[in-house]
Amino acid sequence: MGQAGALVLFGVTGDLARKMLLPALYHLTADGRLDLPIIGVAKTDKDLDGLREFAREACGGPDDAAFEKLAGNLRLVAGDYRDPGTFARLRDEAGGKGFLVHYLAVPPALFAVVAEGLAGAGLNRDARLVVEKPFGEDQQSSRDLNAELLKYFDEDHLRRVDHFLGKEPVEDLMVFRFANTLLEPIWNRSHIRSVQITMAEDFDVRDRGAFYDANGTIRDVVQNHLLQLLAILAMDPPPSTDARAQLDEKWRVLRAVQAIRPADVVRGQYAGYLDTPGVRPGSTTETYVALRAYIDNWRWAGVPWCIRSGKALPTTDLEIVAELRRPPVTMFGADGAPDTPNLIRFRLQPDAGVTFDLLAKEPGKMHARPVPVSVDFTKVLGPMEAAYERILADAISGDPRRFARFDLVEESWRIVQPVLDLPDQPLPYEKGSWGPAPASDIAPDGWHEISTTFD
Ligand SMILES: NC(=O)C1=CN([C@@H]2O[C@H](COP(=O)(O)OP(=O)(O)OC[C@H]3O[C@@H](n4cnc5c(N)ncnc54)[C@H](OP(=O)(O)O)[C@@H]3O)[C@@H](O)[C@H]2O)C=CC1
Ligand SMILES: O=C1O[C@H](COP(=O)(O)O)[C@@H](O)[C@H](O)[C@H]1O
Repeated sequence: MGQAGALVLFGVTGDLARKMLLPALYHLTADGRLDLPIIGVAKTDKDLDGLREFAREACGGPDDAAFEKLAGNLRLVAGDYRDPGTFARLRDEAGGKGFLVHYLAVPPALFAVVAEGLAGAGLNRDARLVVEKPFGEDQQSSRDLNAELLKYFDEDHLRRVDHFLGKEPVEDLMVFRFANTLLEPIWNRSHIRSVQITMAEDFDVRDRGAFYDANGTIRDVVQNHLLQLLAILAMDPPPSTDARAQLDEKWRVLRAVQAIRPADVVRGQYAGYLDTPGVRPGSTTETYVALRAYIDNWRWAGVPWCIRSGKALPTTDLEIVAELRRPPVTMFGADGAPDTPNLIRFRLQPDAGVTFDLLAKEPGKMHARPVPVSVDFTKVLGPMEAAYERILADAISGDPRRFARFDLVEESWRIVQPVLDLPDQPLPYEKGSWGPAPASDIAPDGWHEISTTFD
């Protein structure tokens, strides 16, 4: 697929580079997995020393051989992406370095501009283009963007980042499902009553007001990250581990997901959001969403897949709870109450693992009470790699499996399209709460409490 001779990092002075990409490049260098020229391209008035200092601060101020190696590999081409001169200078800098990986950590409106500039300088030959999210803002604009990028880079040389696909706990879902045989016989509508996916964040939109206000929760995390999780959880077993087989199965299941109906959505906006710099007066952008999706296939027909996510919630957690159907006869309910259902919890963040909520006899009584049976993967198996390290390593090596294929992106936009830009004002909720009260009606009998810790 073309191992890179150099990484060209557009947006090297931006927020994502500072928070994620430069630290990931540092860790890859420290692990001995990265040693190649990294050419930063940005409008910046920094010089190369200034960029190295920026990178050092981004990496937490290290003063070691790994950072010196990374800093020694850094180059800078300063200039505007709308200026062909920038790409001419980039060509001079990149000349003779072999296959190029262009990583676009730039505002999405500039994805096509940069691709065109690269092509204008002949830098789309022997090269791969990696674009950050969001990929479009609805189904049509994603198609337009894709068509624009395909003018300059063919599909084999195009990568669309969804950093959730780089998370080890997300891959754990696939391994847990398909390496263990205990789940498969019950992993269908006959045994599963509902699946609940919660991505909660205890912080608000911080200094990303303008970005967030143009997007909202559905575009920011549901269309991409959370529908990718749904696809991994709901898909049929792929016939092999090759990237294409996995992507094909994910596409098949997304094709079967019904477009979401406005009646199956509750949107919220936390108190104080409208005072955030960059947020439009009277904005109807949601900072919280709870929704219900249905999959029209034999495995999942009639099972609600409930997804909720929001900013300024009580905790930062990513957890999936599959609720099993109750036994047909209640034998051990306390005071005649029905047995609580078995739950399978896939826990992705902050700690990765799995918990089965089983029922056991309450000592001294003849009724059952739920007991958690857990495995903390990090404790048992050791630490996991950071998502952006894997994304960058794959961008450089060319492995496509941790990127979003366009047909999946397109299906995801189709699924959320009817609930983008709903005109009504989202329901207010207090910061630190679990969102607006009517959101509890989205899940059958309300949302299960999420686990938060393994203790
Ligand atoms: N920030 C985040 O937490 C996340 C961001 N993303 C995605 O990553 C991408 C980048 O986001 P982010 O880092 O926040 O954006 P920023 O606005 O912080 O950074 C943009 C970068 O692009 C450069 N740039 C912008 N316009 C031009 C231009 N016309 N010519 C030359 N350089 C230009 C800037 O250079 P200079 O600084 O010199 O102006 C800067 O390096 C986006 O697609 C975003 O959606 C994805 C997930 C999370
Ligand atoms: O893409 C995004 O993801 C982050 C959450 O990612 P994580 O890896 O930190 O869990 C989210 O906060 C942000 O709004 C969104 O743009």
